[in-house]
Amino acid sequence: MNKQQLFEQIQRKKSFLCVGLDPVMDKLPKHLLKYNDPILEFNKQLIDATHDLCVAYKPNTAFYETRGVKGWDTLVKTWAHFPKDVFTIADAKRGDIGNTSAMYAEAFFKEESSGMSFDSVTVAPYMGKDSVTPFLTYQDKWVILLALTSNEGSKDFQTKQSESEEQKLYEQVISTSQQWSDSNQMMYVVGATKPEEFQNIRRLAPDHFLLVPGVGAQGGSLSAVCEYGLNSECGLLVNSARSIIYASSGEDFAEKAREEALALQQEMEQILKAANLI
Ligand SMILES: O=C(O)c1cc(=O)[nH]c(=O)n1[C@@H]1O[C@H](COP(=O)(O)O)[C@@H](O)[C@H]1O
Repeated sequence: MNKQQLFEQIQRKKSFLCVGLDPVMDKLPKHLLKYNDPILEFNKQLIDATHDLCVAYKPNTAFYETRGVKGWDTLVKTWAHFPKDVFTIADAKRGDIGNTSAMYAEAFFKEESSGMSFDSVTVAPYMGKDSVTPFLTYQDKWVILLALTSNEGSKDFQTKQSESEEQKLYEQVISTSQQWSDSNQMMYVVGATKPEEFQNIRRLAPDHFLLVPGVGAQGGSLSAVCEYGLNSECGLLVNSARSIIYASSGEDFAEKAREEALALQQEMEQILKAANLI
């Protein structure tokens, strides 16, 4: 999906919600345990209940890899269940020397090889240009580069600035990576827990989409993110996982997940209207 198509989906659905699919076996509703693949059933019912309210899904691969071959199979089958009109994010946080990154890119982008073709993959910038560019060789596929993450440890490196540098490390990531590709193929991860940084980030990357996790369980505020985060094509994908997928642990889990997603979608609709984007 390209940038214009993504913005069209946002306008059509009046939503910039990304639902995180991070399933843990112990937290699944008990009635799903009778299925051959309970996590796949969980994901399918969540997708069926929310796909008209969100524009993206983001399975974090850790939640699948932990179950070995079975988990990877669940990920492939979950990918196959995504409707065609949603933007899909493999949250794998990859990045390695060039020839290895090329294999990671093939794993997430090339259906003939792996059975999956996500629209995007999250990539760590630490190893630099040649670790990122192999992901950029696929048309209409995106790199979502970690810039300023939502966790406490983001201050250990990302907000550090050495005396000889004009920018903090995360600012350098945003500035330097714009030499590798543009806003048609690259997004940045910026945590919702850092709303005070959005004005600065928009100064560095006015046109890019930002993937913003941290609304919901991590306490980030949607309105605070949008104050400076929105741009003329919306420019935001706001992710929420636990607050939606675990809204209920009973038989009504999909219904309750829909209610949570609907509440966020309705707030997003108001924000998009106020910004004259719909
Ligand atoms: O890349 C991410 O999606 C990500 C970056 C970040 O800075 N913080 C962050 O929580 N995430 C992911 O967002 C998901 C957490 O969503 P919640 O359950 O809503 O907190 C997990 O998959 C995290 O790996």
